[in-house]
Amino acid sequence: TQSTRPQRLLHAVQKNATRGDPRSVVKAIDNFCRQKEWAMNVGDEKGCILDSVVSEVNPVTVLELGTYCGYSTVRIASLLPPRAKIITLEFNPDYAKIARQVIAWAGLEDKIQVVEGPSGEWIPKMKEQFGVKTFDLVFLDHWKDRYLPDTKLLEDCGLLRKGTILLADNVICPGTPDYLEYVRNSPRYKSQYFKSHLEYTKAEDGLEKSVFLG
Ligand SMILES: Cn1ncc2cc([C@H](O)c3cccc(CNC(=O)c4cc(-c5ccc(F)cc5)cc(O)c4O)c3)ccc21
Ligand SMILES: [Mg+2]
Repeated sequence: TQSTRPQRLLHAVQKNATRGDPRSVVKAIDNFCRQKEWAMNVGDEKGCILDSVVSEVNPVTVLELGTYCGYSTVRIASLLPPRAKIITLEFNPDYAKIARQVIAWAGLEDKIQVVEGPSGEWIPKMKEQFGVKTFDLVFLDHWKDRYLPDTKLLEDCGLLRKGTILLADNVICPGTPDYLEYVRNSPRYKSQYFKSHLEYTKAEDGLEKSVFLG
């Protein structure tokens, strides 16, 4: 039977990356997507912006919405301090299956918890199920029409604290207009746009970094 793109991406990691070396996993995926098949990873250009935000925040508890094949999960986890953890939500079981194997190849299983299911159902359970108090950093990269409702849900569930950073992918392409309008006009956020390009292309895209003011 025909393999899927995530399966081919995983094989490229297993063929070209060194086990236990997260940066080689990131490089193998970027080379595969640049040379063989485009895939919706945050990519290396926006990935460098992601790296700088993660390094600046030095988060202990991270939430990622939208795991896909685990590219940004590995990128973030490789920069986390020893006891820090990332919870990543993926509703598509096939993506989750591939992501777990990419994460294992990088040797980052101890820092990453892949949770299968939709964000809308899992966000309200974060405290009771995973003992989360509040998140230090949230990376939004799932369905673009879920960024705003899930941000409001995170607020309502008391999962954001003064200073929590929300970092959103694709605010230009495919675009998240209602989310942008909200974080840029709400008195509860201080927002900043990092102009970049859509992964592996010349099209404009960017990341929006928003600080929750409480
Ligand atoms: C509710 N819930 N909870 C967890 C959860 C997890 C998922 C999946 O991980 C999933 C599946 C399919 C699509 C996405 C969103 N990503 C995108 O749609 C995207 C598109 C493009 C692009 C840009 C230009 C194009 F021409 C085509 C695609 C570039 C990008 O970087 C993207 O992130 C995420 C979905 C809903 C979920
Ligand atoms: Mg994206």
